[in-house]
Amino acid sequence: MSEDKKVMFHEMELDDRLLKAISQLGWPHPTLIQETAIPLLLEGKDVLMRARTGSGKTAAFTIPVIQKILNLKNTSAHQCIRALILSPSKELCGQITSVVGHLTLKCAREVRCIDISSNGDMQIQKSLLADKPDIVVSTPSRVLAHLKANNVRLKEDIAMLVVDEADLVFSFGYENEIKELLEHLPKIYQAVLASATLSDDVLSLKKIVLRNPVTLKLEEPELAPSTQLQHYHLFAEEDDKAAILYALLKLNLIRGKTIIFVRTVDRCYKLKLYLEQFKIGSCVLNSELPAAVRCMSVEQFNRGRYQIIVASDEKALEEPDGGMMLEETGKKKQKSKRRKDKESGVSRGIDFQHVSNVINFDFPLDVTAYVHRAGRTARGTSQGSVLSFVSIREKPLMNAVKEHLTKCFNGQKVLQKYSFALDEVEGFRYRSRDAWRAVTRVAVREARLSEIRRELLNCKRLQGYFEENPTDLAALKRDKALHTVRLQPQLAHVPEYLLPAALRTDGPEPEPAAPDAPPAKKKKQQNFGSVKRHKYQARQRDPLKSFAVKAASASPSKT
Ligand SMILES: Nc1ncnc2c1ncn2[C@@H]1O[C@H](COP(=O)(O)OP(=O)(O)OP(=O)(O)O)[C@@H](O)[C@H]1O
Repeated sequence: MSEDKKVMFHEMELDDRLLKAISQLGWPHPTLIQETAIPLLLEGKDVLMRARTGSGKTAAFTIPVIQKILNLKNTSAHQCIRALILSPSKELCGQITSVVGHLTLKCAREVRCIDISSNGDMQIQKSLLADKPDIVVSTPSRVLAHLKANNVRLKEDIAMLVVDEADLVFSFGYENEIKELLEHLPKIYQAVLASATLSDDVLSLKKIVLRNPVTLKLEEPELAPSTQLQHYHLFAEEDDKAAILYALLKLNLIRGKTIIFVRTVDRCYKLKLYLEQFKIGSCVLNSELPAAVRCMSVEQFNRGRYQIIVASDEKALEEPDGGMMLEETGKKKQKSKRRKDKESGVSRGIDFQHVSNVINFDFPLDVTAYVHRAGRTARGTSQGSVLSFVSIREKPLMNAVKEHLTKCFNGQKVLQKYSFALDEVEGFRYRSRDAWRAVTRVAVREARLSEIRRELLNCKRLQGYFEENPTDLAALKRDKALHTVRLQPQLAHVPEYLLPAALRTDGPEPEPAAPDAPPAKKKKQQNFGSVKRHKYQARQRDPLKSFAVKAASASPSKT
């Protein structure tokens, strides 16, 4: 569809209540995939939609699902489950349910949606299903468990089936569940597959689920264009990575919500404990945390309680829906398949909202992982930056990413070098080294243990056990960490002498700016106190575009 002929939501024959909800979400116009898929789905076509991560696929299928239910309700008063939306993990199911919730804000009585993906009580879910909500969101295994237990029947009424993150369905081991599930559906229904890639798995799923589908493979790069998403890299070894991160955060040169990616679960806690020493708060996200905690971390981050989330995309060893699938089916083979899955990082498909920066503290292990990490920012129509720290050992990985991005964007060199004069912030480096070393392996292990302990204490299922065994509860509560990292309140403050010369109140005049640095506003800056001044300076610039502590020595340069 051409740019000049952009279709607007109000031209799509959508119900007024839906249009009002969309306008409340602040979406000015449909994204490309929405513009293309919504009319086809409203026409009743089966659709396979492939569009890049963050391009708005969830609304591309939920808007027509809601609209079709509203249409059906105009012609029939029969209450039944009309749409089944499947997704491979609880987090993703929760996310879809939340989007449906926002879109049905003005018609919540007419269109009811429930999410049964959690491992909650089957009996409670059975009674919720007996109320015949219009939309059911679930993992394949959970809905199949209800079908097998005769808690629900879908044979007569289902009008739409959606499989989101279709490229993950097989790798999460759901192939047989999907096949079995289809036998519980009516002969005729409309089906949609949504995916960020067109892998072999998606093509196999397409054969099983769709009939005469329209395949929407949008001719767009897999990441947002460079006008929306900027990519930077800087070379640094371990100790320096930590010092640079500390300096960037403390000097407010990184602004807005930030996801910091590391390679392992241990490093998640290491970085969290490191930042904590400077009073920089963060929450963690990794595959070791139970799904409910992961959902809570993402929610707290999305609601703004934390500005920083430290995430590891180390492969999960548990099942995406909390091991339930294996308990139910006992299929060892599927478990090993899941373990080998390359793309099952916990952040995959998660809609972290309003993320301004992704920082690759550890460089991702392959191009696909880079794309998934980068796709957590610049979602929808927002702006974002990716800054990757690259050690010598990681350089070949970076070169592969660089080549890939250049190819994706027709020869445009999108991965730019981000120069940083670490010498200018020597004081930061000195403090950082001590703080980094203070986070010993024992401290990391205890942070992990304390997370598990907290989970046990909060676990509803264990409440009965603790009531019967109060001594165990007391022991668990007493069992405090022995080797925590010693917090030094003075580290939270950045004294004047640590600031780069150009940012000090009594510092020398900045040297002439580099050709591509923004013009300095000298007079205004001289009136600020030091802290206020460097904050002001930081706000003047896009940090990842123009970090210039000492303009001449530290300005970004294109490679
Ligand atoms: N029309 C729109 N205008 C502006 N923002 C939008 C629009 N549609 C969706 N968004 C926003 O874009 C973000 C990404 O949407 P969504 O999660 O549906 O992407 P996705 O394509 O499913 O990504 P992934 O493949 O990673 O799951 C969300 O925060 C959503 O609120």
